[in-house]
Amino acid sequence: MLVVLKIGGSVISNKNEPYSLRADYLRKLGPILREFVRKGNSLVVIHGGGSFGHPKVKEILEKGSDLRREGWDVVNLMLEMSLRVARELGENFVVHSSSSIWCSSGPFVRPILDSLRLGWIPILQGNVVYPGRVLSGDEIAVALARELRADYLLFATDVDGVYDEWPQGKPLKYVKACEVSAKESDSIDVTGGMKKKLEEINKLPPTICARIFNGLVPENVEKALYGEDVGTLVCPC
Ligand SMILES: Nc1ncnc2c1ncn2[C@@H]1O[C@H](COP(=O)(O)OP(=O)(O)OP(=O)(O)O)[C@@H](O)[C@H]1O
Ligand SMILES: C=C(C)CCOP(=O)(O)O
Repeated sequence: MLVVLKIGGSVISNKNEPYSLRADYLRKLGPILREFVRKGNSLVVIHGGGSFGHPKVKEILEKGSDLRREGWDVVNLMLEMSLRVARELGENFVVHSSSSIWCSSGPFVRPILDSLRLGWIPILQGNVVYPGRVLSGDEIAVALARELRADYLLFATDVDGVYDEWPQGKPLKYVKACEVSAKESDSIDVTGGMKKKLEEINKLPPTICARIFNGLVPENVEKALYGEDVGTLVCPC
């Protein structure tokens, strides 16, 4: 079984407090992910910008600069975030730079496959890529799920799934990506929140669906990894 898991920045950091990593959460999550791989499965983890990437990009744009000039600062910050995430998750996790594997045609997957062959767990991150644009972890997750022919594509985020109406509605069990009108995130966010996730999921081939669920509860991540019904199953239209 090969699973691509995008862990939202809203899960591993507090998006309302700059540069805040949820270390305790990651220490609980590490053994769950490791055990999944120990059982003979393959796992690729992508994390979002959370309270690191999003405020940094906003700061650069608000002072009138742009990511062609100052994107390097975001790249290095996101790699620092990934290294901290990897350290808290523990053994076997290895950081790959999304900026280094992303080509104009999509991801160059060879280095990721090599890590998987060694039984390691690659970590990538939403980041700035050439020629100076923000590449969301959501886009990376969808592209990798397609390229690696993943069995499951999972999005752990800070809400119980896709709501029929945000915020006053309720989470849906199943939805087609083009049949619900999602909005952006309520926190500082430069990539488009749930709306962006659904747009990206809609680019999947018809054979792959994605699951969006509340990853703040580590047990939910475990359930989703083993194919249990948590959150919302989202299929392309
Ligand atoms: N219909 C909807 N259902 C659920 N959440 C929605 C909906 N519309 C908008 N949202 C917002 O989208 C947010 C989730 O997207 P967001 O991009 O913040 O998550 P993430 O991927 O976990 O974080 P990051 O972008 O930092 O990786 C929710 O917290 C909520 O504020
Ligand atoms: C803001 C940056 C640098 C990455 C955004 O990735 P996302 O949080 O997955 O959308």
